[in-house]
Amino acid sequence: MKSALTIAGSDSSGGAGIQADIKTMCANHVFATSAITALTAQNTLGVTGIMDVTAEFLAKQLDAVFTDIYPDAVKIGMVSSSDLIEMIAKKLKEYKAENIVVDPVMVATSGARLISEDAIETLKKELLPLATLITPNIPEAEVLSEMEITDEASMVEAAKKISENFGCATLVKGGHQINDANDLLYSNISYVWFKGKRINNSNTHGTGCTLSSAIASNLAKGYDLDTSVKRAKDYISGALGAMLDLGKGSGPMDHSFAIDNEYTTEYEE
Ligand SMILES: Nc1ncnc2c1ncn2[C@@H]1O[C@H](COP(=O)(O)OP(=O)(O)OP(=O)(O)O)[C@@H](O)[C@H]1O
Ligand SMILES: Cc1ncc(COP(=O)(O)O)c(N)n1
Repeated sequence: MKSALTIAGSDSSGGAGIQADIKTMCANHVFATSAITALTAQNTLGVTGIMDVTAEFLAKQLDAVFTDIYPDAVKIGMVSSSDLIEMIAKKLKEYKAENIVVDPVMVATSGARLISEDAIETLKKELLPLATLITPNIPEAEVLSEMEITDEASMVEAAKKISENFGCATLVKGGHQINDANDLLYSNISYVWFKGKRINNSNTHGTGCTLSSAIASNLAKGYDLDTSVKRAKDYISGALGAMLDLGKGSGPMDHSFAIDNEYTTEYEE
């Protein structure tokens, strides 16, 4: 069985972070291992506390996983401080990790800031150059490309800039668009649109975590990047389309029906 490692924060409400990653990997038939960067106290309404682990303890978790169940892919989510980012970069290099998907988590759907300002600079310098794929949403892509995104043409321009700057593929996610949910993959100087029908479900807590973990799962299974993104987009559409409605705010998705829903995403080159 293939395995994927998630390096991310814990979400006590189970919709995002490590919990979403493990559910996604399991539903995609990949064994999930984890290294936790922080505990968060949060629910569907917001984040009420964050407690980071130390860089030394994160290193211990990474050593334990890499020396035993070596991952076929790695997904990185919430990492709030520079010293944790530096430790992850050091360990990924030490263990020659492959198929690295970085979701540059900056702000939760509920509005809480999940990364410090100086850590964004460390992320750009140390971690993004190691990535196979970066998966920013539109506000994150604006920060990484240092440009405003207002339409599909500027999504392409920003993705190209990010890919060139960090030497990796970039998927700019369109969940923050008004009418569509179209994601743009830029890799090897060409791009593909993954056209998704917008699902009328306001329970989108953890969509970014879920998508990046589904991509990592598919890379772990040996699919190429385009196919991994397409299968992940089908998965997220299935999880959203199951229309789970839990909690008082933006609730989590249903992973148990995500694959059964059999959504199909259109490709457009
Ligand atoms: N209402 C929706 N209908 C269909 N797909 C959606 C919807 N909302 C988000 N998505 C999809 O979910 C994935 C995550 O996109 P999004 O832009 O929401 O990321 P994000 O903001 O990082 O997520 P998060 O909510 O975890 O912060 C993308 O594939 C996007 O197209
Ligand atoms: C531990 C953790 N990691 C990531 C997110 C982002 O997910 P979302 O933007 O859907 O809240 C989160 N809320 N919590």
